[in-house]
Amino acid sequence: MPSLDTELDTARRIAREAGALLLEVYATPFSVEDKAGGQGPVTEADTRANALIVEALRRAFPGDGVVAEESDNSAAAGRFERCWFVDPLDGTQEFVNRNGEFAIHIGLAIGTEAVLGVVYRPVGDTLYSGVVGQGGFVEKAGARRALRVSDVAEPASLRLVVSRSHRSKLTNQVVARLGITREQESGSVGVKCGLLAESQADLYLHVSDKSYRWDNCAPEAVLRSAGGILTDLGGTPYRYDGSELQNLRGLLACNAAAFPHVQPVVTRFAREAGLIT
Ligand SMILES: Nc1ncnc2c1ncn2[C@@H]1O[C@H](COP(=O)(O)O)[C@@H](OP(=O)(O)O)[C@H]1O
Ligand SMILES: [Mg+2]
Repeated sequence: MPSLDTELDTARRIAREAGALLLEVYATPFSVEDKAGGQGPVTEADTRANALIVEALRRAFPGDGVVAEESDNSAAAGRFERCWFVDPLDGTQEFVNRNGEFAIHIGLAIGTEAVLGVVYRPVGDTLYSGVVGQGGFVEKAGARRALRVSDVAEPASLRLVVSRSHRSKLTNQVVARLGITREQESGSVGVKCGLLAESQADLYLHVSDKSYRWDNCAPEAVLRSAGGILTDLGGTPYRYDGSELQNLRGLLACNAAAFPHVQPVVTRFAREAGLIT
């Protein structure tokens, strides 16, 4: 793996700039619209942060592809060896609900793999960043700590984190089968993977076909830099080569120690529910 120091510094700087923009809008009585196709709410914060991040990435890395949630992505993916995946505001529902659980995702994929990720949560000023194989860090209000997932392997001892706004029946079934008793809710795929990467949670399930690669690219890189694993509900890693943008088979994020115990159970329930074949 080549050094990605420039990419990491640039993505971190852009994420902080976009974070300031999100907070500016957050402080106003912004209006909310519904996206076409039942894709949830969208605000001027989503579109303005999208424009800021895409323009800054294109300027810094003109040879790279950029796929972003609020952009027209029909031409971008699949044509570049290196491609950025951007979610300018992950957890828009939480932004609208004003509970602070939203984040900016800037991830870089090389070939088929997510390799670098920045997840920035502006409320609380928490920045997760990492490069797969080279480690990651969390910075909160000036203090910096290395990321490392937990080593809890016993399924009944796992701390689950799930969506605040998109809970599913299948998650309840897995929780009952594994005997999980500790769980917390949080908005944003990136914030949830960040909690795993800093060992504040051990397992995260997203049971729907309604997320996209910009939801998981940066979170996956951060999580893997901390020793964690992110796959579809069948236990297969997603590819970031542009052949598919929608995460049709849900998300399973876990520490490495528990993954072999959890994945077969999750996969069985997901198969029975028809979410995967
Ligand atoms: N009905 C639904 N069920 C599950 N996930 C959904 C959904 N609608 C949207 N999502 C996806 O889940 C992401 C994070 O959700 P959560 O915060 O609940 O974990 C959302 O990101 P965006 O907020 O960027 O659209 C969106 O991609
Ligand atoms: Mg999102």
